[in-house]
Amino acid sequence: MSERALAAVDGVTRAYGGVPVLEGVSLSVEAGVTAVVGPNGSGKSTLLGVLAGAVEPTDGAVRYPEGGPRSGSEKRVGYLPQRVPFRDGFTARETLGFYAALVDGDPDAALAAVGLADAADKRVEALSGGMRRLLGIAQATLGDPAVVVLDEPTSGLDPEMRERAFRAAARASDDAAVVVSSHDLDLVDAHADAVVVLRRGRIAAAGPRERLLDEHEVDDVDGLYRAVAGDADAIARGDNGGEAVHVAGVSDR
Ligand SMILES: Nc1ncnc2c1ncn2[C@@H]1O[C@H](COP(=O)(O)OP(=O)(O)OP(=O)(O)O)[C@@H](O)[C@H]1O
Repeated sequence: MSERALAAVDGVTRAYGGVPVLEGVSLSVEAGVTAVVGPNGSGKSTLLGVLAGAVEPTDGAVRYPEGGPRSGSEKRVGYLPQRVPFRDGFTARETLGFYAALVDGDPDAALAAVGLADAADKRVEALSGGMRRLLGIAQATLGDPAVVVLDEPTSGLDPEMRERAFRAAARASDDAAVVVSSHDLDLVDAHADAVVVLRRGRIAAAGPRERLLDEHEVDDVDGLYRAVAGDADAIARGDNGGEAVHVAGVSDR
């Protein structure tokens, strides 16, 4: 693991009912935006859950060199799961205020960072699905955690909101490792410093985005995805699968 890694998964396998959905995945992430892409069911949410400390690996481990999610009172890992169960009856500001009090964060700054300042006094049940997603991103980044894990932050958002969600993720990534799963390959292209392509629970490719595009002789992440996620032979050959893959962040741009 590199000295700059903020989180690392080592040889992680996760199985449900004896069926592995992640197999021998090793990865370390640094400051910057790391996008995890792959077909439906390839294990993205499971990997992000492991990174966030919310999913227990069946085998292997996740490590946080600067302290894990439960180290003292400081929040080290922020997590936006695929479904966020915000409680009805509270406004956006009150909702964030609850989390902010736990981690000494600023709810108004967090709302402004995702473009929700004008919606601060709206009750969460009155927010659109997209706005709830943005509120979830604000919640995950409260308290400036070193690792921010966002599971499909753009799902259900219109194009403008998608862009806004990725901008918010990028803004949080100066000192933090922001790990984002997404099917929006054009936004991944525009905002990700590093890319991880998962296929059938294994890493098909991982590394700084520019380097991967060069190595695979493709123009964009869509081309990379087609080259490695659509190529069954890549997995059969074990390209990167199971090996320790170091994912560099902004410092390698
Ligand atoms: N709690 C669970 N119990 C049983 N199987 C599960 C559970 N969570 C995930 N799986 C299975 O693990 C596999 C990977 O799921 P995961 O949600 O990690 O994939 P994904 O790449 O995030 O998919 P999507 O793009 O559709 O969100 C799927 O086959 C899924 O059905």
